[in-house]
Amino acid sequence: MADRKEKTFRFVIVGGGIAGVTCVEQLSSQIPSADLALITAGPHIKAVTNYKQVSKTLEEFDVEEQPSSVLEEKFPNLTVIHSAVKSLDTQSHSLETTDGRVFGYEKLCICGGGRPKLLTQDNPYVLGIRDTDSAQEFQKRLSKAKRIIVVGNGGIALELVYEVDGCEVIWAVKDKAIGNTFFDAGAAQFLIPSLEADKPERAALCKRTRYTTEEPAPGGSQTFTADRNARRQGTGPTEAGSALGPDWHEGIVLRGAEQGTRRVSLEYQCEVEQIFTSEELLKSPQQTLRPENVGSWPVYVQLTNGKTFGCDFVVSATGVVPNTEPFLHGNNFALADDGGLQVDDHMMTSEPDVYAAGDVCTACWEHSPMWQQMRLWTQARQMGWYTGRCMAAHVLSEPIELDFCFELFSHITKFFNYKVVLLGKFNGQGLGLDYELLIRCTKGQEYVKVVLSGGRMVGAVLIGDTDLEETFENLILNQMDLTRYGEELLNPNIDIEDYFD
Ligand SMILES: Cc1cc2nc3c(=O)[nH]c(=O)nc-3n(C[C@H](O)[C@H](O)[C@H](O)COP(=O)(O)OP(=O)(O)OC[C@H]3O[C@@H](n4cnc5c(N)ncnc54)[C@H](O)[C@@H]3O)c2cc1C
Ligand SMILES: NC(=O)C1=CN([C@@H]2O[C@H](COP(=O)(O)OP(=O)(O)OC[C@H]3O[C@@H](n4cnc5c(N)ncnc54)[C@H](O)[C@@H]3O)[C@@H](O)[C@H]2O)C=CC1
Repeated sequence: MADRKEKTFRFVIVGGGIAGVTCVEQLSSQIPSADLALITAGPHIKAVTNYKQVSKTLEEFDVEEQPSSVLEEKFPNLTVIHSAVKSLDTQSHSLETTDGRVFGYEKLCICGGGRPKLLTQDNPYVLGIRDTDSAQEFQKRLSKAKRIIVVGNGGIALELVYEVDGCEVIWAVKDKAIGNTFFDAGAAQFLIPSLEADKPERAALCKRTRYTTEEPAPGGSQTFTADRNARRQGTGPTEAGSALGPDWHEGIVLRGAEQGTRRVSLEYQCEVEQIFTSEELLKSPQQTLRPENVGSWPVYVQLTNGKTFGCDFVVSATGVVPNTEPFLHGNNFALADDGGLQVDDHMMTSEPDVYAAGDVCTACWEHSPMWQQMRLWTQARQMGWYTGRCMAAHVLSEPIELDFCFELFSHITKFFNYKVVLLGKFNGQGLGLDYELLIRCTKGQEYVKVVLSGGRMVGAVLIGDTDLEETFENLILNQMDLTRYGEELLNPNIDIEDYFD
């Protein structure tokens, strides 16, 4: 490959997502004269716009798809190559693209992102959602669908079950409560009423220092519907009364074939056992469907709780796998258990002069006690930015220290139309049983959870407009001993900001 090099760039970045684009921007601003190339498979790049630093570590921004010319106009030394990398030879410092061209690099950063970890490959009835194309495909298929099955309990599933209208949704989760990647059973219970739109509920303040939640029995189910006249079904716990329905017209409109009705049925603590076509189902001796239902759906899903549901298609919202394949053959990359390229505290992989950032990599340095990696826009931006700085520092022989953004995990997002802020060890991750929780919950308004370890705040979940993020961030960062404040910490009648001034 080495002798076929069309050109050698000082820096090559692979991937036009948030991580790659931010890395390009940072490198270009650190070394404006450097000759650099961005190799990306798609025609567009992802740009961060309206960036706002909300507090020391919390940040908010929009993500926009833009033509790559915008980036080239901004950075005259940048060449954008629209092709996918087919192979990499780290020894000769060169890579080959699918259109047969070979490029050399002095320093390379791999920002190839991830792809949906599908329940099954090559089944036309199982969709994953990742990019604009897959989202459009989903929208198109949904417009003709009467029932879909959503499998998974993370970010995508939470968004979908809330947004999809005009189509019955069966939501299969393997846990005891919804949204396990982002919060616990208490927060799940706070959010669940949002699945039942248009039922006004009086806000009642309740302050709890511990929570207990009735958990659905294994394989239990719950049904939530936006239709006031619909019957409640199911064997799991039901929510007495429910919050005002969320604004369905905000954001993307995801509408099925049956206008006007929305129904989400939850199947807890189960996974997918098998996926059949109607013909396969008829031949299956274990099928548990009533005969009149067989054959009326194109695909059937048998769950581990013994139930089988027919549907128009299945959404596999079951996480991501790092896109490492084109880079591995013939090289000696150390991979993490989750399949990501291992990177050290300078974002360097185990191969010389090769860095990685964003969803494709796994942070393998010794983490700060309050930080963990999650595959999110925020971290893709932070890693891209920091990698750009590391690459520049290394060629300029300047020292560089791990950026402050890796001190504290922080994420702002929106679920079920509530603002959600996650800080530090928000679910007590890695703390074993060595922590206590303080919880304040106002039904339909806010859910505040604080994780304390040894009397110090180590994490928090803030749902709703709590306005507590900055104060809590400071309390986590300064590790003040909060023992003497006890439950007063969450007393809604105390202005906590004044308290700690
Ligand atoms: C539906 C959905 C909703 C999400 N919502 C949120 C959210 O609300 N908040 C949040 O923080 N995060 C969210 N995320 C996660 C977030 O989008 C990702 O963590 C982030 O975009 C990762 O950025 P990246 O640059 O590492 O990878 P990507 O954005 O995946 O970019 C990878 C790039 O690499 C290119 N590429 C891949 N392979 C090659 C190759 N061989 N050669 C050349 N180019 C290649 C691709 O074309 C692409 O341009 C969401 C994800 C999904 C799928
Ligand atoms: N608002 C936000 O911050 C959002 C973030 N995202 C991010 O986008 C990426 C993709 O999202 P998701 O696919 O939702 O991934 P995810 O990692 O958030 O959640 C995956 C879920 O699937 C479950 N799961 C895994 N394998 C399974 C199986 N075989 N059967 C049943 N369940 C299984 C896991 O327990 C987990 O609940 C993630 O990195 C996520 O963090 C996505 C949407 C919104």
